[in-house]
Amino acid sequence: MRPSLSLQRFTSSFSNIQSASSWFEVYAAFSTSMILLRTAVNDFLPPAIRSFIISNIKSLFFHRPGQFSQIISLQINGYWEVGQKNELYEAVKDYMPAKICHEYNTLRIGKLQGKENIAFAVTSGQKFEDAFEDMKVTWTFNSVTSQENVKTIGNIYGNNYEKNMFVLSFDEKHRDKVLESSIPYVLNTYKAMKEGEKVLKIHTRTGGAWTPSELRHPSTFEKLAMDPELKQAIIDDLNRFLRRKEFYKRVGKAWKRGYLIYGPPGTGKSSLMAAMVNYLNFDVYDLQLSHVQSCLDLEIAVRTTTNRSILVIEDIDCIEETHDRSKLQLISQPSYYKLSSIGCDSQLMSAVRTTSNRSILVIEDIDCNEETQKRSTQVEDQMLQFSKKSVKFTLSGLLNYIDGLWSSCGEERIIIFTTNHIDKLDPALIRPGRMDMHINLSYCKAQGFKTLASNYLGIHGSHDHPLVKEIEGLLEKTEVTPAVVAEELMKNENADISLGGLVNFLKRKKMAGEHDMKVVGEGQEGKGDDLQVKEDANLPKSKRPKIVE
Ligand SMILES: Nc1ncnc2c1ncn2[C@@H]1O[C@H](COP(=O)(O)OP(=O)(O)OP(=O)(O)O)[C@@H](O)[C@H]1O
Repeated sequence: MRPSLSLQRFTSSFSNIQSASSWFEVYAAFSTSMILLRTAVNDFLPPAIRSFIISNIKSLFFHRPGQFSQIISLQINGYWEVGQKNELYEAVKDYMPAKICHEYNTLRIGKLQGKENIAFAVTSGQKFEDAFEDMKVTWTFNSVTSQENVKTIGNIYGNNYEKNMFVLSFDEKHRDKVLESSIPYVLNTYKAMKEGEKVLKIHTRTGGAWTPSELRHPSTFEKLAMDPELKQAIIDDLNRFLRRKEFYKRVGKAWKRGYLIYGPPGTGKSSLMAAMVNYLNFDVYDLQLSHVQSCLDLEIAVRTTTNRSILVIEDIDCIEETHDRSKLQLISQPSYYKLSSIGCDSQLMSAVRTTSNRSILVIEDIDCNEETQKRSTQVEDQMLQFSKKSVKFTLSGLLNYIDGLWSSCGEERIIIFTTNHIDKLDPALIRPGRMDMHINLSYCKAQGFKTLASNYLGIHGSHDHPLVKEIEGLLEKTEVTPAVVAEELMKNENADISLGGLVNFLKRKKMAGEHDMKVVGEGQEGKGDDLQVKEDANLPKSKRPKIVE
């Protein structure tokens, strides 16, 4: 085959350069031209245009379809700064193995305590190609082992955790897309995964810190025996609250909601609370006011709760600070103590110690001698110390944190107060606007009984059992809590026996009620003891005797 014309010319020109000196001349001329060209480019072209031309020439020679032109690497560490976990790291940590667990040969695998599913984790140096729409990115997991890195990173964060990191690499041209859509996508996927597997937690306060434990309360709105309209109103209120993030922002209100649930013991306050918790899927912080040491303690307790949580304060009437002050003064007048002669220091201390709360200490003729004056200062100090111990927190502290402090810390918060005695509470605590919704739970009536009969015996109305109608009639004339009805229904699995027992119980209760009314009419105090049902609503739940038959 004959070579082409151009190739013939090219080879003939090269055949003219025969000696080494000729080769050197060609090289010298080429180098000089290149130096001149470079100087001209540097002198006359602005840097931006220069780098544009260079990057285009580079991509002309080095770009291959499907390969990156310039790689960007984002480093995602476990901690952002000291003690501040990087949520993006957590997200990638869960997102990545979930995506690749079916494709990879090497994965760490385990079962975590309290979790139902098997956990996967990637091993160090592992790469994972991922695709978002039309772009490709690479995730790499690095567990830092070199002594140098361990030293620097470990020293900064003081935690081994930080030695691990993910690196996300992608083509420079995808920079905006990665930051605006891929990373939010990973975060959203992680949130959805967490919601799906979330085990609710109840936090209780011990030793000045919240301690979490698992919360598995079976109560749901469907299982609650209460007025159907009220139930629906609560569900609607919760739904409205959840979807109104933008609304709260627009009107400048903190995204929070307060509920006051009140009613006699056994009407389902705790059950309603648990139903709300399960409905919202929020963690619970159970605050026992009687354990709170001071206003500061209260503030810390509230500040250390998380977003999307419910702060629960049960039996709020059980602490004096929440009581109606006007009523308090009527029932407890302060006591007076008179300290006339002060002997030695220990006498002074024991005298002050043995005074009670809400008392007035009188020291007469304080100016009579120097010693007494000195002692009176000691008395003041002692009193101050003891009063500091006895004053835990004030009602104003409580109200402040409901309105101000609590509002300003975090979002999507709910607070629930419960009480058996709404009449005992300070009006300031229950005035309109303080709590967003007041929920009154009352005795079991026909509608409530329908739910309980369905829950406990699988009976759905009067067509299922002849005694249902009679029971509904009796309930309208007696005051029985859902807790008591539920107890009766649990006594036997046989519906005839169980419902028969409930009928007898309600008849006895009705008769006893009529008898009490008669006795009271004759000027004596009525006795509920005939009923063999004792409910002392004045005692806190823990101290109340169990309802007995
Ligand atoms: N409205 C209700 N619907 C369904 N079950 C209820 C209801 N009220 C009470 N019960 C049953 O009675 C038990 C006690 O109820 P719960 O503790 O919710 O009442 P409470 O009003 O919170 O009582 P307390 O004031 O004594 O704390 C529950 O475990 C539940 O089985």
